[in-house]
Amino acid sequence: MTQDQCFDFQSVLPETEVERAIAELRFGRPVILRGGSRQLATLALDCVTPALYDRFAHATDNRHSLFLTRERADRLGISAQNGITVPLADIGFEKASRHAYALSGDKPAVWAPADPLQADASQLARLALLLPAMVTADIEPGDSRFAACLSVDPANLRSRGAGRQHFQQVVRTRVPLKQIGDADFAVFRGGMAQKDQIAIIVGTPDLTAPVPVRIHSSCLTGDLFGSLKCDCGDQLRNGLAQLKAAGGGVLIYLDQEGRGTGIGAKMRAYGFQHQGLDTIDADAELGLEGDNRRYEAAAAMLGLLDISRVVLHTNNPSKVDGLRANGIDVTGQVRVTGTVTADNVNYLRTKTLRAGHTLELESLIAAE
Ligand SMILES: Nc1nc2c(ncn2[C@@H]2O[C@H](COP(=O)(O)OP(=O)(O)OP(=O)(O)O)[C@@H](O)[C@H]2O)c(=O)[nH]1
Ligand SMILES: [Zn+2]
Repeated sequence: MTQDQCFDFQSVLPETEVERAIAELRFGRPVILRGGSRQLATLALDCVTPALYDRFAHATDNRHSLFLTRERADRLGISAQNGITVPLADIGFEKASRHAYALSGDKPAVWAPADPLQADASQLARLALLLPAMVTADIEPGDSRFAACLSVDPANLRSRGAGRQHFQQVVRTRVPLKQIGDADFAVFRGGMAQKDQIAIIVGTPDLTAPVPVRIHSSCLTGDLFGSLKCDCGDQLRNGLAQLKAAGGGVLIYLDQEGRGTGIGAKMRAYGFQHQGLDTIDADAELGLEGDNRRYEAAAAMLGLLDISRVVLHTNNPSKVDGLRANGIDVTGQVRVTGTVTADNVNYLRTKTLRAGHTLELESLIAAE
């Protein structure tokens, strides 16, 4: 984003339009998607109260429908590549919610393949860290009942605008860490919602050689509270220790709770896991894909630290691919393990068997 674009107060940048739409959706207000001659009003069911649901039904003369993703449709026993749409005229809030999120939910009696504009609406919900079940309705251009609603061009959802890649270092300062010693915390601001993300520089890495780097996705439960359901807290601390042992490196701590689904979705998924589902099926039950993380921010932050070649400390092949796709040369990979427990063994097994992580789980179990 150039300074000129920042100082243009007469037009709205594509990424700003999307940011505003996210805020409206999270507030439980309809957003209009402009699709050629069509206008699609949409609400994220995740943010809807029964009263709001009824008001939307009234404002759309009961012509509203429910969009469910391919993953959710699949869990309901319906195969549909681009998701499905369910007419809601005779369906109240409770039943719609059961179609959208309930474990072993009711298969809808009537459905049709979804159209691309509805899938775009669910993309907006994903960016907003909301579940991708959408209440949608085609409305007439100029319908006064939606006059105060924000509209968004769906092309702006797909474009990774320059502004979204734009990060700036805000501050870098020393923090002494238990067992690690002095580390520098560099704070970067940018990306979606101009959030603050951090890089922790351990020791003094040699920038002329590939730099040891760990990209760690935030896990509030594991990193902070010592949850036994995953090994994230161990991996965070072991990862830092590995960087120190390697003579210095960088840990990028990304705001990607729940593999990019958000803490709300992760806790809902935990509820399903308590009923016996594995992590991937639990996410699919909520309409989510296996992994929702992106690595543009990590690559941008590494770039600002003058790092273009890295040895990545991870077991996750999609992190390697994600960094490479964003121009970082990954010259090697080092495993980062935690402790296997009765509570996290299924989580680790799913990572190995269904997400291709390079974990030698059986030897880890034997080592315990
Ligand atoms: N959706 C979902 N996310 C989870 C669950 N358990 C942990 N997570 C998230 O999974 C992510 C794990 O992050 P990382 O440890 O950086 O990544 P990883 O994919 O395990 O790969 P490496 O640790 O680098 O090998 C965090 O964002 C956690 O919040 C779960 O049951 N469901
Ligand atoms: Zn975790």
